[in-house]
Amino acid sequence: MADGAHHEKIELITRNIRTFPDFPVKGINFKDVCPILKEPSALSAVVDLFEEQTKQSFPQVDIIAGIEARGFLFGPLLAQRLGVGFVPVRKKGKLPGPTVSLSYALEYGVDVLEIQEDAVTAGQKVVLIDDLLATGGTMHASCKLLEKHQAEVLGCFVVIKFKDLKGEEKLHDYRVFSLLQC
Ligand SMILES: O=P(O)(O)OC[C@H]1O[C@H](OP(=O)(O)OP(=O)(O)O)[C@H](O)[C@@H]1O
Ligand SMILES: Nc1ncnc2[nH]cnc12
Repeated sequence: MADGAHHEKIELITRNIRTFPDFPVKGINFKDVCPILKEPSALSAVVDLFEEQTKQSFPQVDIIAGIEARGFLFGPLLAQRLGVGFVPVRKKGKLPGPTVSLSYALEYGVDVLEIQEDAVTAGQKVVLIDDLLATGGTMHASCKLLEKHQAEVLGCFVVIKFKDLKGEEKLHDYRVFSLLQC
């Protein structure tokens, strides 16, 4: 993609993200990606840029894994574009059948993530998708969960990365790509 087109897409995405101070608790500057979903050109821009990055860096990808809940908004669209499958990484108790779980720390709280036992097979190459990287706890736990299944994590994609929260440091073993940094 030409630099100009790339820049325009980033601008479009940036214009369609809202910030809500003190949500859901005081001190959190909540980044809301809902406007992206309301604006088809912005949603296409996200998927275009993720698709380009995947094709450039990880053409061997087998599966896209999306992290609940907002990784589900972008992950299936990317998977469909690439012609590969999508699997959900969910909060505890939502997935039927045998699952494997891992607990992790949030920017505000603690939670447990699960994946179905048959979601990936040994050796499959996975790209993980979420809307946002804050402390990196969610993404890190998701990587570890997939590795428990002997899947190989090729990379981690997010729309927004918080630079100050050092999520990328926690993910130093992984290749992280963010469309926007704030
Ligand atoms: O880098 P971290 O500090 O782990 O934070 C990032 C995670 O937090 C948010 O999800 P949240 O846990 O609020 O869940 P939701 O999308 O289901 O509302 C966000 O969508 C990421 O998944
Ligand atoms: N500041 C933030 N905005 C939106 N989602 C988040 N998840 C963790 N921190 C967040």
